This record gives sequence, C-alpha cells and structure tokens, in this order.
Amino acid sequence: MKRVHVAAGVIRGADGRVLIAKRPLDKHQGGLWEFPGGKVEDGESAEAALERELAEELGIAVTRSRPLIQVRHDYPDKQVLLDVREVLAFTGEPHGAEGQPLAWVAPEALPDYRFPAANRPIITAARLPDRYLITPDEHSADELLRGLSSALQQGIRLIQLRAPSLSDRAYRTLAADVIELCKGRAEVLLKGPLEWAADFPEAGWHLSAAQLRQLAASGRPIAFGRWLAASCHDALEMSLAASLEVDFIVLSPVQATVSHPDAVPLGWPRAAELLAGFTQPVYLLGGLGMADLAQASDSGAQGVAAIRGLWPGWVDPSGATRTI
Ligand SMILES: Nc1nc2c([nH]c(=O)n2[C@@H]2O[C@H](COP(=O)(O)OP(=O)(O)OP(=O)(O)O)[C@@H](O)[C@H]2O)c(=O)[nH]1
Ligand SMILES: [Mg+2]
Repeated sequence: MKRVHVAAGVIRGADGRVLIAKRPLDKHQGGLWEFPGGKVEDGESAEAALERELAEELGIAVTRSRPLIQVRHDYPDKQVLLDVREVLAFTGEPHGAEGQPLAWVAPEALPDYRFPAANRPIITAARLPDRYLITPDEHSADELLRGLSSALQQGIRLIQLRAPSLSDRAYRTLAADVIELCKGRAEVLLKGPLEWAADFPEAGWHLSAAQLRQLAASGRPIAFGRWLAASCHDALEMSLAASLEVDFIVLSPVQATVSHPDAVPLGWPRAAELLAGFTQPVYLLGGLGMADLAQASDSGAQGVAAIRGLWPGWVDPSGATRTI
C-alpha cells in the first residue's frame, strides 16, 4: 500500500485559538475533527500543497508557514504521512468553503475533541510552545525566582525546574514556589523521583534518561494525565520514550555545551536523522538559543530547549545580550 502524503495546517487566531474542521461523514475517518489540509500532489512541496488546500477548503491565502511535526500512521485501510505545518501568516477570513463545520478551539481544549488516531502527537505539538526553558543550577532561590519572573514576562510558557545541586528538601520547597509563580502563565515540569508527583498535582514531570530506562522495563505506557517528558540521547532512548507514550522529548546534545563538557555532540545532521522517524514533539538541546529556532524547526523539531540560551539577560560569548 502506498503511503498517502498529506499536508495539514495548525492555524491560530489572534486570541491563540486553533481552527479545526469536521470531516464529512462519507470520507476516511469521517465525522471526526481534523486540521484542515489534504493530499500532496506529485512533485508538489508540502508547503505549496498546504497553500492550495487551505485556499480550496477555507478560502484563505497562507503567506508564511513553518514545519511543526511529521506523523506516520498506519490505519487498517490506509497509511498516511501527515506533514503538519504551523501557519504563521495568512490573509482572508477562514470559512467552510466545502460546507464543513469549523470550530476555533483553545489549545488546551483540543484533547476534548474527537480526532483520527494519527492526530495525538499533532494535538500535543499544537499545545506546546517553540521553546522550553530549563532552569540554571547556579543561582540562589531568590535569583532563580526573579529570573523566572522575567522569563515569564518575555513569553516563556514551558519550564523544567532542574536543580541537581539542591537537597531534596530545598528542591521541593523551591518547586512549590516556582509552581505558585507560574500558575496560569506557564507549565512547569519537575525533575526528581516520580513518587514525588503526588505531592505536586499541578506539575508535569520530566524523566531523566535513567528513569526512562527503568520505567520502560515495566513494558507499558504510563497514564500520567499531565505533561510527561523525557530526556533522550540516542535512538534507543527515543524508542523507550515512544513505548512509554511520553508527550514529548528533549534530544541532546546537539552542540557542545558548558553544562555537559564531556558529552559528544550529535551535530545537526544526526539530530535531524533521529527526528525523522519519531512521531512525538522533540525539543533540541545543547548549546542552542533563540538564534537556532529556525534550524531546529527545519530539522523537524518542535523547537529549542536551553538553559543559558533562554535565561533572561544571559550574555553570550560574542558579548551580545540575548533577548527572548
Ligand atoms: N487533512 C487532514 N487529514 C488527516 C488528519 N488526520 C488524519 O488522519 N488525516 C487523514 O489524511 C488523509 C487525507 O485527507 P484528505 O482530506 O486530503 O483526503 P480525503 O481522502 O479525505 O479526500 P479526497 O480523496 O476527496 O481528497 C485522510 O485519510 C485523513 O483521514 C488531519 O488532521 N487533517
Ligand atoms: Mg482535506
């Protein structure tokens, strides 16, 4: 069976809501919601196909889009490659040009709608931002909270609280303060024993590669009910993350980094290769910052994860202060 190549778009309104459409009952996966789009024609790029399909289906002209995620999925009766792009700019007012019902949905409400099975990672990708801040470990609790406040003001929406130098007790106290600070503004993922998760019901969890290996030994997905992410460094760890059905992963190190000077960098070509076969969103980490967002996206990643590269006011070696 030939895999059907499909281009689909995540379109956002000015208020951040995402546009979805209902598939006609008589079509494949009929009656379910979808991200508007359609089949890529022979010799056509996914970008061009998306522009053509969204003009036909919604009457809009897409002027700018970027790759968001690629999903290969095998239905019993059809194999698809969904090439999903984030629409960054368009003109016109979207309407159901083929009579299909449309809905504008807040990203966090997308899981409440019924989509085809292939769409789970797309929904996750549509809900996640393009940058994942990992906290630096060298600051006092007060400095860290001040830095996080600025980061929130600058638009950071996803944060991993990493503080390996703190005692368990100090980490847990800091975690409570960070969760309080970020409430309603950013998602916080904690890093530590998974048994702690019950004490922090509002936080997601970020598994280390070692935790990932341990949990994967149990052989079944974890039903966590909040954000669950994992650190991966190679194809094996990525396959463990996939089998546990974590929401997203961080793949590192792409480049040499000060926090892990001994680690051998993957480099961009190898990172892109590892991403190609993986269907969940991936943040690339390791010596990266905002300047690397476009390359990360072109390599198939959701975006960039960074400690220094996303920390407010960090001065890079060239002397320029980075802004987010
Ligand atoms: N556009 C779109 N298609 C999706 C999504 N998820 C998903 O599994 N698909 C599948 O991708 C394929 C492409 O859909 P399509 O609208 O281009 O084509 P179709 O087969 O429904 O209609 P057609 O044969 O008249 O062109 C369908 O098999 C559809 O079930 C999604 O979110 N958006
Ligand atoms: Mg279509």
